[in-house]
Parts: sequence; C-alpha cells; structure tokens
Amino acid sequence: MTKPYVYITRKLPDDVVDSFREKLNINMWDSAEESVPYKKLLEESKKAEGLVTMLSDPIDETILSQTDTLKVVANLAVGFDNIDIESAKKHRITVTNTPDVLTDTTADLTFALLMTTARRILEAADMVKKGEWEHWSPLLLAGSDIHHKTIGIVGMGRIGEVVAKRARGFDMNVIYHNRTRKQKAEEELGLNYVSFDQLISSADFVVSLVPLTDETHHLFNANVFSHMKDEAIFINASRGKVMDEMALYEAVKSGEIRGAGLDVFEDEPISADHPLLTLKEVTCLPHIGSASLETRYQMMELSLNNILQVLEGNGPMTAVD
Ligand SMILES: NC(=O)C1=CN([C@@H]2O[C@H](COP(=O)(O)OP(=O)(O)OC[C@H]3O[C@@H](n4cnc5c(N)ncnc54)[C@H](OP(=O)(O)O)[C@@H]3O)[C@@H](O)[C@H]2O)C=CC1
Ligand SMILES: O=CC(=O)O
Repeated sequence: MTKPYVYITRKLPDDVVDSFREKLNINMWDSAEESVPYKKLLEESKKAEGLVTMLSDPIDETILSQTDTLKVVANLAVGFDNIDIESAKKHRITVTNTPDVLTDTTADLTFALLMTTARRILEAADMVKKGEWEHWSPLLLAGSDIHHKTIGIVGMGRIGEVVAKRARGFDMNVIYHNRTRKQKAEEELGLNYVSFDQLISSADFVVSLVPLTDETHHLFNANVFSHMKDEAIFINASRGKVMDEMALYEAVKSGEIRGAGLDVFEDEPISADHPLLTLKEVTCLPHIGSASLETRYQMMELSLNNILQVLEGNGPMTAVD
C-alpha cells in the first residue's frame, strides 16, 4: 500500500520524524531556520495529503483552494492566525494545533519576561559583562517590585491560568479580562474579573495572552496605553499584532508607562533598526515562548500524530474548532 505523502515546511530533527516514516512518506524543507518560499509551499500543498506548518507560513485561500490532495494541516503552534480557517472549512481540510503541551513552558517564559523587565535583569547583566559596574549605590538599577502588585491578564485561557498560578505564588493580586467569565478559575486561583477598561487602568503589569483575531488586532493602542498607570509594565507573549508597536514606543519613551516585555512583534523578525529596540526599558525576545527542548519535541510529535490520525481516518487529537 502506498504511504500518504506529507510535507513539513521546516527541517525537524530526524529522531522525531523517522519514527513516523513507517506509515508516512515524509519530505521536509531543507532548512530549520529559513521559511519555505511561498512558491514551494504552494507546489507541495498540491501533492501532499498532510502539511506540517510553522506559525510563519501563510496558509491562505490560494493554497487551500488549489489543492485536491490536502486533507490536514497541522500547525506547530497553538495560535493559528497564520491559517485561513474559514477557507479550510470550506475546502474540508482539517486544521490542528498544539494546545496544552506548551502551556506551562509558555507561562514560565511569560513570567520570566515580566520579572526580567520589572527588575531590569538584562541591563544589570550587561553592565557586569561589559565591565561597567564601578560601585554599589543605593539606587543602582532599582526596578519595580513584583510581589503584592496587581497583574492584569487579558486572555485568561490555558496559558493565562498558569501565569495566574505563578503570580499567586508571588503574592500578587490577579485580575483578568475575557469575553466570558471563568467562575471555576476565579474560585480555584482567587482571580477577580474586571472590565477591560478597569484592568488597564488598575494593573501594575498588563499581560496580553489573547489570540490574534479581527477583534484583538491593535487592542493595545495609544488610547489604551494612555489609560495605564505611569508605573505600568506591558507584557506581550501572545501575538505582535495585538499591539500598536509605534504607540507602545511613544508610550514608553514619553514615560506614559514604565516599560514593556515583548516576546512577539508585528513583523517577525523585528528589523534591527526598529525604534523599540533603542529603549532600555523594553525587553525583547525572539518569539521563544514555548521554546524548551522538551516542549518543542512534544509539539512536533503531536503535530505528526495529528496528521497520522486524520490520514488513517480517525479524528484529529487536537483540532482547531
Ligand atoms: N509567545 C509564544 O511563543 C506563544 C504565544 N502563544 C499565544 O498565546 C495565545 C493564547 O494561548 P492559549 O492560552 O493556549 O489560548 P486559549 O484559547 O486557551 O486562551 C485565549 C483566551 O483569550 C480570550 N480571548 C479571546 N478573544 C478575546 C477578546 N477579544 N478579548 C478578551 N479575551 C479574549 C479567550 O476567552 P474568551 O473567548 O472568553 O474571550 C481565552 O480565554 C495563542 O493564541 C498564541 O497567540 C501561545 C503559545 C506560545
Ligand atoms: O506562538 C506560539 C504558539 O504556539 O502559538
């Protein structure tokens, strides 16, 4: 029996992929770092039954409408804003993602970003390494406290709840905003539900964990930054396009808010001359929320298992609704 053809849009480790080769005929793009060119993606999608895609691959109507073979797209991420879900539905192509396996790891990184920014860890480490530490002084690199402060989480989903748990461990007051209230989490984690406006005006740390949708595009804009506390720190670990980067730059530069910690950007990778990179109050990371070895291996295995399940006629393990 011929094995179904599956294309992976990045070079993944052989020790993960090889165990699926008995049942799947797998081909991969030959770089782990560089995205597959769009033309090649289009060409492969016309002959593959399954695609494993990265969050940087645009899986659009052109790709989804021009294939007679494609049955399943497994995105190596929990976010799926790079995929035209309506079009996939229309063409009866299953889309899967990688929820749960990355939740704790991403929550760890989100909290690390918050702590790094609040306590000015990068500035401090740089000073020591560059030999610029000349003396101890009472206000040397004095930052913001974390304990007993108020953290406001916008997007209290899987990752939001675990960040809330981390925050409770630091004796923080946790407020959140979602479109729907989560009574069980409120009771279990001691959270307080507030309106979006209340959250942004009362939180010391405003943390974005909302997916990118039409509704959340530029949710954090100049008007919103202007209503935050002067000492507020904005943390974005979800998607760059939920914030207006230039408005954030202005807000930090003018002292309207104290700083920001960002794992994601409107365009990735962010260009080296972007104004945000000039601000010492802004911590910037290269979209590494789920990047632990253990978690990335689990995400790869889950993606390939989703492909296998669908192509063997079983339901996907983690389908995007
Ligand atoms: N930096 C990184 O490397 C990573 C980033 N991510 C990002 O984090 C996001 C969250 O992941 P995860 O927690 O698993 O997702 P979930 O779907 O579990 O949580 C998302 C939450 O956002 C809320 N939400 C959605 N729309 C809105 C809105 N318009 N206003 C307010 N709240 C809203 C939802 O609640 P409700 O529907 O009630 O509003 C839901 O509780 C992903 O979509 C992805 O973009 C994820 C992993 C790693
Ligand atoms: O950004 C990462 C994801 O899993 O979504």
